[in-house]
Amino acid sequence: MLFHVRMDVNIPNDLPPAEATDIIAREKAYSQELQRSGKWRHIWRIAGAYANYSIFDVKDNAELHEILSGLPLFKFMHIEVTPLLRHPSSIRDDDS
Ligand SMILES: O=C(O)CC1=CCC(=O)O1
Repeated sequence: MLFHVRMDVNIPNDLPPAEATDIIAREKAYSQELQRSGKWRHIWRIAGAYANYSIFDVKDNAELHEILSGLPLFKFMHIEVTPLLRHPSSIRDDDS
């Protein structure tokens, strides 16, 4: 199943800088491992915001929830999820 996900990050100003640096590094490693696995298909920065649009390709809602709630930045994020399905007018022969 494909999902469009918007993640807005809001790291509190009073978080110690070393802790913020560590969480951001772990977030990058976590994200890149999932990208290599094919489950995190796209990640795009939203211009002008500490936010991204991502596309996930996962088995079901439960797997998406497990992935998102495992994000090191999860507690500092607002996340919006939109389930996607193939459009009947799409000319692609796959869901790429
Ligand atoms: O910087 C972001 O948009 C938050 C984020 C999600 C995965 C990642 O590497 O950074």
